[in-house]
Amino acid sequence: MFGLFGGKKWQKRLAEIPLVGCQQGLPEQWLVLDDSVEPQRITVTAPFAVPDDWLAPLQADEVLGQFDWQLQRNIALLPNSQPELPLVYGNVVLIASGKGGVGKSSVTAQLAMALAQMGARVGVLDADIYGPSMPVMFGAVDDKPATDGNKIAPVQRHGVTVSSLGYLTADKDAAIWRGPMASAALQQLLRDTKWPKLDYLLVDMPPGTGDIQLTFAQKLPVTGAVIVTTPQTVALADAERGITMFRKVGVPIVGLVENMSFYQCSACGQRDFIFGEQGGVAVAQAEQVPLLGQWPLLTPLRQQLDEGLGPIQEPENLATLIKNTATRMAAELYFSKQHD
Ligand SMILES: Nc1ncnc2c1ncn2[C@@H]1O[C@H](COP(=O)(O)OP(=O)(O)OP(=O)(O)O)[C@@H](O)[C@H]1O
Repeated sequence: MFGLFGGKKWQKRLAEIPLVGCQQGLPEQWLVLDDSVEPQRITVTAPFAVPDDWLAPLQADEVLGQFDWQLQRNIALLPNSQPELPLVYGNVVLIASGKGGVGKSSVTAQLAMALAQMGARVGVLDADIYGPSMPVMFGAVDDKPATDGNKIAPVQRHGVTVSSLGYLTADKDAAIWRGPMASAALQQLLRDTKWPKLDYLLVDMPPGTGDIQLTFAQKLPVTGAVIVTTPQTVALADAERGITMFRKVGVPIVGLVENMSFYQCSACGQRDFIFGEQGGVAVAQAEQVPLLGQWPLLTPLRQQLDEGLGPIQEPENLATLIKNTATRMAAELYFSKQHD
């Protein structure tokens, strides 16, 4: 087929250059060769969200770079935990943490915006009853969702459709809700929001591993869950509890994000492991879940979110890290369903 370089040599080279999210190399069935043009063109159709420059390592390669690489996306709608329901919410990913304050909402908001930048249709359901922070993080505190018949028309910001308990209730009311009430309210918010057609719906879960989280994980149509943790021991124990809880109810763990992995001094560049070193990595290894990314503790990230300024652009290496984490998450979600 790939006469120019001899099929075997071409395939071997391709397997040697893994792309973000595709550790085993690109599956051959995603590739279509057009040798009626010069240079020969290979169109890659990715079944999950990938950035525009995803194929850059292939384009830069001495051998593979002689092809004209083209990228297409056709995001797959994957089966979820409620097979009898239509897949109307896209791929539903719960973003959860065992412990509060580890940056779960920050990770949700940045991943959602990164996926949207890759051309995916993305929604966020802010289910954090203890402190719904999406209106702030998306810079939409004063927006009020309109109602359309019995449905809530959600807010659109930074390319993402956002529905938040924060718009519907005063913080202090929601925080005193107990298990069944909270869970019923969250399910209603999901159902009563007039979502557009989505590829991904990220759910910012309330922190913890109690009844509310358990019921929600069981009642929602869930495709997978991402666990966010910081590297310190107390957070890790809670992260493990979260993983165990999801596994018990049959929700696949897509991966783990270690947040606040280290602080890097902007003056001298030295890294300080404030919350301990590599704790999330150890949990990911012990639990055999993919490590999707290690995010540093950085002032620009906090500022960007506190002021609702949108996807992070600077520093560039942080923007790349977030983009890679989002791609890995989308890829792991896709590949996990290939083994079901
Ligand atoms: N990597 C980071 N660098 C700098 N600041 C961060 C980082 N991650 C989170 N923050 C900041 O830490 C604070 C808490 O983060 P966030 O609200 O995302 O945590 P959470 O786990 O969702 O909290 P909760 O348990 O209350 O829901 C926020 O002000 C956020 O901007």
